[in-house]
Parts: sequence; structure tokens; C-alpha cells
Amino acid sequence: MTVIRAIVTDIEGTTSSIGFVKDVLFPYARKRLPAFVETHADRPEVQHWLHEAAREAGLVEASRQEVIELLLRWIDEDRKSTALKALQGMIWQEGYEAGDYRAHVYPEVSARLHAWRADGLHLYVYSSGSVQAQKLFFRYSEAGDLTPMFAGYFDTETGPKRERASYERIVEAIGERPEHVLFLSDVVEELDAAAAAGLRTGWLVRPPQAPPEAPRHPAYPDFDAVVLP
Ligand SMILES: CSCCC(=O)C(=O)COP(=O)(O)O
Ligand SMILES: [Mg+2]
Repeated sequence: MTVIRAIVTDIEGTTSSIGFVKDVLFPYARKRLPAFVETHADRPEVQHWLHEAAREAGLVEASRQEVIELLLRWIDEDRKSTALKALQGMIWQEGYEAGDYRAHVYPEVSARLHAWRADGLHLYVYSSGSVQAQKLFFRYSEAGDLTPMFAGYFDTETGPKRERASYERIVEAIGERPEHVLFLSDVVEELDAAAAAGLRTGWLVRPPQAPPEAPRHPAYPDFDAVVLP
């Protein structure tokens, strides 16, 4: 029998609702991005990510306004750009610290994370949101500060979530054999990539979505239903 020693979880659609990310976080960043860039353009990390965004788009000698328009378009397209995600994280920090919102987590998630920790499992996050954004998300969650639950965080600096190599890098970084690691996500293509790297997988299909008839991965309606293989 394979023993699961570590769980890596996605955020959007897995620990938390897609609606919170799409209807609260993305519009918050969209509204504030132009002023944020104008106000903080002298910060080296902001300069770095503006430059990276322009480079990713193949823009040579782009004006600040062109880069702002590019980033707004990427928010609308939900582009999983590392540069955009880094800048969004900086903007969301202001919102969390001002108490404008708290991050949604599904009702069973906090207790289940605590139970897995109590069972000795090591927990990690892998999301398209930047590591900074992930830490803020769980620090300011509706269930309180959940950051003590997690041993580490991975974002797209490790690689795209639909690529096998990203999961190979994650298991190497956490020092486990892939078959001892369970990856939880709501996106089949991410689960396919994780399975190709040898990880065990769990597909979160949260109501009102109907349970899939012939799932490619073990499917669960919530964290309490997850069976550790
Ligand atoms: C860290 S909260 C914001 C998440 C985000 O920006 C996003 O694109 C959602 O990606 P996920 O990989 O968690 O589905
Ligand atoms: Mg997801």
C-alpha cells in the first residue's frame, strides 16, 4: 500500500471558490492596477515585473501606459502570467491589510487541514497566484490564519500547472517520492500533468457541479471525502 506523506493543493476551485477569485480579487486588482503602477513604479520589484510583462509580450521599449493596458487585458483573459500574478499579489496585500475582504475557504477546509497535519502529513500549496498572494490568501482567510498549516508554497516560477516537469520539480523540492504525494485540484489538465509525474491525484468537483460519470482521477465533492490512497 502506498503511504501518502504530503499533500499539495491548488487554491481556486479546490480550497476556495472560483467566484471569490474572479468576482472579488481580480476586479480589485483591475481597478487599482493603473494607480498602483504609477505610484510604485520606482520600487525595484515593481520595475522588474513590469519589465518581465513587457518581455513576455514581446514589447520593445514599451511605455508605462502600454504595459498597464497589457496587464489589464491579461486580467480580463485570466492569463496565468508570473509577472501579472506578482503585481496582483502586491495590490491584494493592500486590500487584505485594509480589511476590504477576507479569502474564501470552503467550510470543511480548515478542520481537514488541521486533521491532516495532526496525522503527520506535510501540506503544500501550488497555485498560479504568486507565493506572496498565496501566503496573504491563507493568512487572511475567512477561517483565520491558515499559514501555520503549510510547509511551503509553489507558484508558476516553478513552472506552468499543466506541465509534468513542474510536478517533478515540486516533489524534488519537498524531498518526497512522487507516489507519496497527493495533488488536489479542480482542473483535469493539472491532474493529468501531476499523474504523468507519478503523483497521486484527487479531483475536487464541488457542488453544484455533478459528479463526473467516468472520472480520469478519483473525484471528491469536498476535502472531507478525500480518500488517502
Ligand atoms: C493566490 S489567490 C489568487 C489565485 C490566482 O490568481 C489564480 O489565478 C488562481 O489560480 P489557481 O492555480 O489557484 O487555480
Ligand atoms: Mg484551480
